[in-house]
Amino acid sequence: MTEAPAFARVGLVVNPSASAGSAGRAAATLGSALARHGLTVTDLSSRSAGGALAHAQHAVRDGEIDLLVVAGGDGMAHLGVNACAGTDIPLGIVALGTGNDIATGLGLPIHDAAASVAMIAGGHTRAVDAGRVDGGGHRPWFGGTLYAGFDAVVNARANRWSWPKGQARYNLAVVRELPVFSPIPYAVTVDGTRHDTEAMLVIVANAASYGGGMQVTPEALMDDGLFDVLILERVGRAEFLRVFPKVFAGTHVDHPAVRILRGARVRLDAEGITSYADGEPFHPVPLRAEVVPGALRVIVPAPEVR
Ligand SMILES: Nc1ncnc2c1ncn2[C@@H]1O[C@H](COP(=O)(O)OP(=O)(O)OP(=O)(O)O)[C@@H](O)[C@H]1O
Repeated sequence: MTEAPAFARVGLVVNPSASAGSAGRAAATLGSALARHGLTVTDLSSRSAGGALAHAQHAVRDGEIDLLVVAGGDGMAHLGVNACAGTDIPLGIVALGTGNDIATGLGLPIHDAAASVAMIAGGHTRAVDAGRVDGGGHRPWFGGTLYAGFDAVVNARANRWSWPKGQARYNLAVVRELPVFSPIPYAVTVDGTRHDTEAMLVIVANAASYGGGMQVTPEALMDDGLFDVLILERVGRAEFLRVFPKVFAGTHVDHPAVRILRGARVRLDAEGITSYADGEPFHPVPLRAEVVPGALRVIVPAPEVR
């Protein structure tokens, strides 16, 4: 279902470092492009991601904006989800990052700022689910995937490097991490049913892909009120390297070590691991995650007239 409300006041958050800096250059003209459509744009960007999130959350909470627009990769979409989910303020995503899995899952323009601006000016919105984590203290949201295994360790390793840029950094991190990684004992409880396993990774997915196009949970839908929970059981290193490339096409799902469960509430128990979500360091494990159906309104392309 789409609708076309009018948004007058837009908060804009740009990540100057996304996609190795090229997003910063493309984003520089975004504010004026949105203003040309008659929107009043307030720049909520900051030198740090934390500062930008605080600006965005204040603007949403204080009713200063009618729409939040974020420009960058999944990290910026994640920031936008954490400012807008559970509120009435819609989120516009200008996908300019290295990984744009949330935007891809929503069918948004990728690396096309002009098409993104036209989409935002069109003002069509769609309600989608968001994941929310509760481990005590604050309760952060995620829009795409939460993961807490080999993939999280690889993500952490890649984040510590400034070179190489883009996907090559993650590929190198996989090669470095695999020889030293040991499978992790987990208890994964999905809608009350507990699965004890020793696994390479566990992914709690709202969206179908992560890591810049890996179709980890190819059948995950962002509006079905459910997570797809992928468990990759213990496999040897050589076998892992055989299975791993299959995620780009989503054909890994038939492998005997892959299990995909579905549910609205997931409890994840393991020791010594911090989860990542949407490419960002997220929440220590143990944690509980729930789907909040329709928690987020996102701007989407206008429906095609047939
Ligand atoms: N000023 C800033 N505003 C927002 N995010 C920032 C800022 N400076 C650094 N970051 C960080 O940039 C990282 C990457 O952001 P994003 O996902 O939008 O781009 P990306 O190009 O897809 O990422 P990457 O190059 O890491 O794959 C995030 O982890 C975020 O914390």
